[in-house]
Amino acid sequence: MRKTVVVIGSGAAGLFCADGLAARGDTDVILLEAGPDPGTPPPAWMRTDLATPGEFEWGYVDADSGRPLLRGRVTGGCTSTNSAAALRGQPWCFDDWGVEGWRWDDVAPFFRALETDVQYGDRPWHGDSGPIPITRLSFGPVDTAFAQWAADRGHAWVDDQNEPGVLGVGHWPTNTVDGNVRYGVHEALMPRMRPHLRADTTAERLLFDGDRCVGVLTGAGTIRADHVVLCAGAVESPALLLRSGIGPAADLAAAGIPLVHDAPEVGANLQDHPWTVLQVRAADPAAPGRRPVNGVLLRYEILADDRVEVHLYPHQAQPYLPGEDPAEVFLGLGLMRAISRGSVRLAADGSTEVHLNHLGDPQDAKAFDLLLDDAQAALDALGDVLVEPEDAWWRDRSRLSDHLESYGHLVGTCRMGTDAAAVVDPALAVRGVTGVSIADASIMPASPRANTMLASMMIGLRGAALVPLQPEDRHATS
Ligand SMILES: Cc1cc2nc3c(=O)[nH]c(=O)nc-3n(C[C@H](O)[C@H](O)[C@H](O)COP(=O)(O)OP(=O)(O)OC[C@H]3O[C@@H](n4cnc5c(N)ncnc54)[C@H](O)[C@@H]3O)c2cc1C
Repeated sequence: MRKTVVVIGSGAAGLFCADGLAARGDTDVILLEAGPDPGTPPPAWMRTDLATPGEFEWGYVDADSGRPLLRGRVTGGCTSTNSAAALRGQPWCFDDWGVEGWRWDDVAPFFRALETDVQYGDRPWHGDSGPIPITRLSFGPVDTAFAQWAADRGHAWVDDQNEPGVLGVGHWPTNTVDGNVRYGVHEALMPRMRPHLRADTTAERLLFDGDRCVGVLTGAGTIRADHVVLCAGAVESPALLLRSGIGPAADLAAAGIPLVHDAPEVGANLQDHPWTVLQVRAADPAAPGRRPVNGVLLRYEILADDRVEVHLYPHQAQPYLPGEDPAEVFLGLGLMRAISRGSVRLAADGSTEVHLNHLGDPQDAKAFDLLLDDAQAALDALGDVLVEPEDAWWRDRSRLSDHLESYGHLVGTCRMGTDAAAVVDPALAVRGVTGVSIADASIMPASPRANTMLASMMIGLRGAALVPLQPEDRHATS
């Protein structure tokens, strides 16, 4: 008998998961997306970085700092609003998860399957026939000067930043085509997934008969389902579980939500990569020209004992936002291995509250301080290329908290593991109930030391094969 599976969320993971489930052939797949479908071909804003109109955002803020927290609310999710940096984590990121079946050797085939690497598709660690194109963009003068500075500091030159285990300076890998046009899951998979899509349809909560999930309540009514897969991302997947009665019992009682299953870690363990930008100017406004986004990336371990990896790179807005000053450049700084943990909770009014807790741990604060030292050293050495403003905030470190932002890499809020406290088991089944899986960034036990889109796609692709659809399949209970 055919089964109905509802996939909630059409982002990096959701589109790969829904596509894989539909390909299994024995299943009717319904793909719910809270945001709109801008269509094919995508509109101009969707083809470029930094240009997302506000109506395609969820409008979250970090509850602690009050700063905006960008999350795409549109087909493609955050991949339709992000910077198209297509970097994998290091092998040890996945090995350190310590979850059987999710070590690097297990997940590497899925990273290969999702991509076509334009330059290095013939190398054994790459794919040459997947739906996401990966390419490296050419250097402009600022990139070249920055790469030379990094080499002078002793950093290795890296041809392919996605070669397992490499560290050093080299071209950013990007999921772009035609020089600098974003090509993510919307572009790659929406054309064939459109018949399954219900756009502008927000899942409000899951419906249960005892401990079995039987469907989804949406703003447009109830959808019955044999199985539901949450791919709503690291903020909305835990929020949906909480609204559905799966979460810390005391919190749910306080919010007046009937308990389905006491799961203390739902919404806990939030990780992100703290990020800031140093706003400088190109000494020669013509120098950066129409340089593509993120031409050069330096990644290295700033606290080697703990493999605390960081990103340092110049970035330029002008090619993507035609109205911007072409001389405007920033230096991006990302802490790619943070210890601090935040959370996703329900506020008293039932809305979703995100606490990032960036640099909450002293080790993270120390690493970021060292990173600012290195960024300052770069600016000092590149003075004939990049000009600092007179009132550069980063010369007074006490001002960092006003400039600390999210790199956009939220993960961990529905942690996968084999222990009883884990929210999902290694087959992605939500523990303590049946009929619900999660396949998105929220299941990562720890963030990879890289931008998180490719890892999220990997989870979606992998999840499609793991979701149990046979009548006798019973998900693990606690
Ligand atoms: C500003 C920004 C820049 C970034 N830049 C990069 C980058 O350059 N490179 C990189 O690798 N990573 C980047 N990331 C991170 C990357 O995009 C995410 O890690 C990845 O998209 C997460 O995938 P996901 O499927 O878990 O969630 P998403 O891609 O966020 O998808 C979740 C989807 O679910 C939908 N949804 C949520 N709740 C509901 C609901 N209740 N009902 C129906 N639908 C719902 C959302 O609207 C969304 O479409 C960036 C993120 C941001 C925010």
